[in-house]
Amino acid sequence: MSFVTGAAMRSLEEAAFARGVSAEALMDLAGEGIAERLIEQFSRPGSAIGYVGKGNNGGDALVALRHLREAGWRIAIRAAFPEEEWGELPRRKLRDLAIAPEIDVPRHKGSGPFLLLDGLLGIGAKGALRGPVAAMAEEMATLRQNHGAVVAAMDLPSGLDADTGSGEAVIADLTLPVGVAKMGIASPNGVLRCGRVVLVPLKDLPLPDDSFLKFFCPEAFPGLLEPRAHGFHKGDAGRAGILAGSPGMTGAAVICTSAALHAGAGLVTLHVEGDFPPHLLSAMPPEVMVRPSPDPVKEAFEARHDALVIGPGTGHASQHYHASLLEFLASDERPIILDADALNQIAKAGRLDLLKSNHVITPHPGEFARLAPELAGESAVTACGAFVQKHGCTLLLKGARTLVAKSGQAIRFNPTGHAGMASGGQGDALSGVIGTLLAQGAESTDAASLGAWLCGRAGERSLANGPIATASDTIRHLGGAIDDWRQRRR
Ligand SMILES: NC(=O)C1=CN([C@@H]2O[C@H](COP(=O)(O)OP(=O)(O)OC[C@H]3O[C@@H](n4cnc5c(N)ncnc54)[C@H](OP(=O)(O)O)[C@@H]3O)[C@@H](O)[C@H]2O)[C@@H](O)CC1
Ligand SMILES: [K+]
Repeated sequence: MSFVTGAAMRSLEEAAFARGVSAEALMDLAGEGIAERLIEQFSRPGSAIGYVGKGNNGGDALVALRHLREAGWRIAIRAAFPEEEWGELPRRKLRDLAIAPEIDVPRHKGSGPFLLLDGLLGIGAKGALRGPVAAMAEEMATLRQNHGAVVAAMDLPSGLDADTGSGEAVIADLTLPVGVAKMGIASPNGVLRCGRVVLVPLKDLPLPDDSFLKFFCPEAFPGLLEPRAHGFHKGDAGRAGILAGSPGMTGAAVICTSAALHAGAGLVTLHVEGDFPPHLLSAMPPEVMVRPSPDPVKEAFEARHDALVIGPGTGHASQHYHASLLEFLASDERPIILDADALNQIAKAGRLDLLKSNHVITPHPGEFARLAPELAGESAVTACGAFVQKHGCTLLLKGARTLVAKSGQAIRFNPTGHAGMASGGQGDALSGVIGTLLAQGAESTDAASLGAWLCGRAGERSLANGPIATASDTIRHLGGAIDDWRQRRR
């Protein structure tokens, strides 16, 4: 699904009106969808305060509040303007709610999450936040900073320009674009202000599919990760061969292989140089076959694996290991994911010519800078596009928002995940998951973007237990993330 400008969004709405759909019906669907997605994000009800401006963005928040109340949430409203100044639709939605806006700053009473619905401004925002809207945005920021409130933006964080993503907008923890994601969300400022992004599809609006940048979500990629047929056997689930871990960095191997298993691999084999430390063998999932060898690279490439994962924690392997890796890479046609130290070796040897269409590379910004120093200073989207024009591989560039690119295809933007996942080991888990998807036969950009979506969503599920999600938390929640993907397809 493409990202759209504010004007393109208005045209989509106009087309729906011309087909007889009313603005009120769209708002009702938007508010209901927002509430549904919010309920999914929290394990139990709490307090929800709707911050409303005078436009339709506030109407979305009021409809969502009504549905949250039905689901057991305590609700209240804070209004930037007296009701007489509101538009006709939000006024109607206030009447449906039958409560009056609060005069004072709300306090979180009772248990559960303290949720603020940012319905001050949507695609109607122009320029810097002004007057009472700016004051309400400030109030939300204080409650978020000092009182543990979580801000959920209706459509866009208020004040974010829908097209350029510029503006000192509200900082949200979660943004729920209505119908289609707006371009500004993918901009560098948008990424910093939107938090995680959960699309609210509207059945009366088509999902446009024509831009160079795509929003990656289950609703727009329904063919991926289909449920298994009853006759499915472990051969269908893929054999993943993993070259990970080296002296002092063996934990990466544990994480990567566990993630591969929890993503559903039929067989996972770990190839390591020398002996695997006995104390870590006990941490290894018993399902993993560990193959220590003086020449693990050769063994991994010669084994009948459907896909290979290479690089997590291999930085302290021998020179022979690294040299033979480059040699085998040149001739093997299997799907291969190259991560971390494998990428550093390629960069160090200046062998980017080895990167081919059967490779998925997953650098973080530091590793990417070593691979492509000439792209320093470019935006992530521009840098991805330029890199894959030169190299045939699939590129997954990690960052506050992960991007996936391949020559000749639109760049994909992954909306899941959060800052609490910024810790060592998450990349090792991601490469294990992508390795499994590749071993199961997924096309390389699908495997990479689905891997990023699933790991991000698993980290979101872990938020029920606190703001930090370790790689082990991500792995634990992978099954739930797979369920979420399947349930959101339409
Ligand atoms: N259309 C539809 O069918 C559907 C729309 N939907 C929803 O509606 C949203 C769009 O609604 P909208 O067009 O009413 O505009 P909206 O963003 O609420 O605000 C406009 C108001 O903001 C004000 N204002 C502007 N800039 C400002 C600033 N910097 N600082 C302060 N104030 C500022 C401006 O006031 P003015 O400057 O004109 O006095 C104006 O009154 C859309 O994002 C989606 O959420 C969904 O329900 C689906 C159906
Ligand atoms: K908003």
